[in-house]
Amino acid sequence: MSTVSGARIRSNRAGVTAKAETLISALPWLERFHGATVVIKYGGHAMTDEALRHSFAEDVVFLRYAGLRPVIVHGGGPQINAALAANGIESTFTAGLRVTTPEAMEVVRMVLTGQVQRDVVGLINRHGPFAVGMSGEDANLFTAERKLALVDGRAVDIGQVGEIVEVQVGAVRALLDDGRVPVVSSIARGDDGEVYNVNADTAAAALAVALDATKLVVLTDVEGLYADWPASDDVVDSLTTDELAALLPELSAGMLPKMEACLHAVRGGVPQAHVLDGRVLHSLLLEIFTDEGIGTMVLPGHPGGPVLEDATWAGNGSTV
Ligand SMILES: Nc1ncnc2c1ncn2[C@@H]1O[C@H](COP(=O)(O)OP(=O)(O)O)[C@@H](O)[C@H]1O
Ligand SMILES: CC(=O)N[C@@H](CCC(=O)OP(=O)(O)O)C(=O)O
Repeated sequence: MSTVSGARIRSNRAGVTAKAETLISALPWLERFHGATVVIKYGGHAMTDEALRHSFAEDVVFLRYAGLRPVIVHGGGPQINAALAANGIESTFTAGLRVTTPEAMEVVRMVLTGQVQRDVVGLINRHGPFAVGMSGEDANLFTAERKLALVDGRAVDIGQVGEIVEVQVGAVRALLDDGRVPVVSSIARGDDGEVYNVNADTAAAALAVALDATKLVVLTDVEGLYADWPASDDVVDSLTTDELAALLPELSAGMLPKMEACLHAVRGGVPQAHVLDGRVLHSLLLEIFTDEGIGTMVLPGHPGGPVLEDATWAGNGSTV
């Protein structure tokens, strides 16, 4: 046998060993998260690049085959913006929430449940036949009341924007027990007969609390929470709920509902919430199965301490 072919065999062996080591290094996490429910918020900005969309879908299917119970709550802000613009409907945001007129609500509902949710379901099912779409209206998953935004201490009307007051998780649990991956749109019904537009970060947190999830993961288009945005891009590695609560009044734009969602999820009993960079290939797998330490992690301020009393998160106790 020649030296050249011998060298090739040796280097292949080294490659195979490295692959086996990579697989084995995931063992502690596979043990820890087997059977765990993980709620993943898939942001509208994280779903624009084709390679990243497939990497997301592969990660979700991988999690499912690895024995976790992933639940997706999808966003669609940029897709709604495009549809509103195409229909000549103006749109503005107040405190990170879309001011939603009845005319805009029709477009929001159509885009989220009829377009984005279908896309996400189709994407996942190309890699494994698990995804089933649901609107928050289905089986009364989300019940909401009209939400007012706080601007400089004043309550401001922002239209048909909902604050979730009840979560009935029966249908989601049934899908999970059947081995499915629920893909949920953040639309809610109201007892008043209205349909409400709920921020998808907020909806994901309410669902994570109601499902007693092990983790909430929020995928977005930045590396995590920037400490001094936009002046610097230093990412906050981890912070407690108490530290986050103190920081909230300083946060702006899209990060405000995201970090509020992480705060409420962890205060509502979810052990960890993460904001991850959806622009990194396989960021979900890296977060769950390695100690890469990507993104920003929120942990309880007082482990074992009291849970925040907040009517918005009543979903915690009102499960079916
Ligand atoms: N402190 C901050 N750290 C990181 N991003 C911030 C911060 N404050 C505001 N942002 C903005 O929030 C955006 C993420 O929110 P959003 O656009 O709603 O994303 P998504 O569609 O993923 O929900 C970032 O792209 C960034 O422009
Ligand atoms: C009330 C409110 O703001 N609702 C959001 C719902 C979609 C969403 O949250 O999408 P992203 O996660 O991609 O931002 C909206 O209308 O844009």
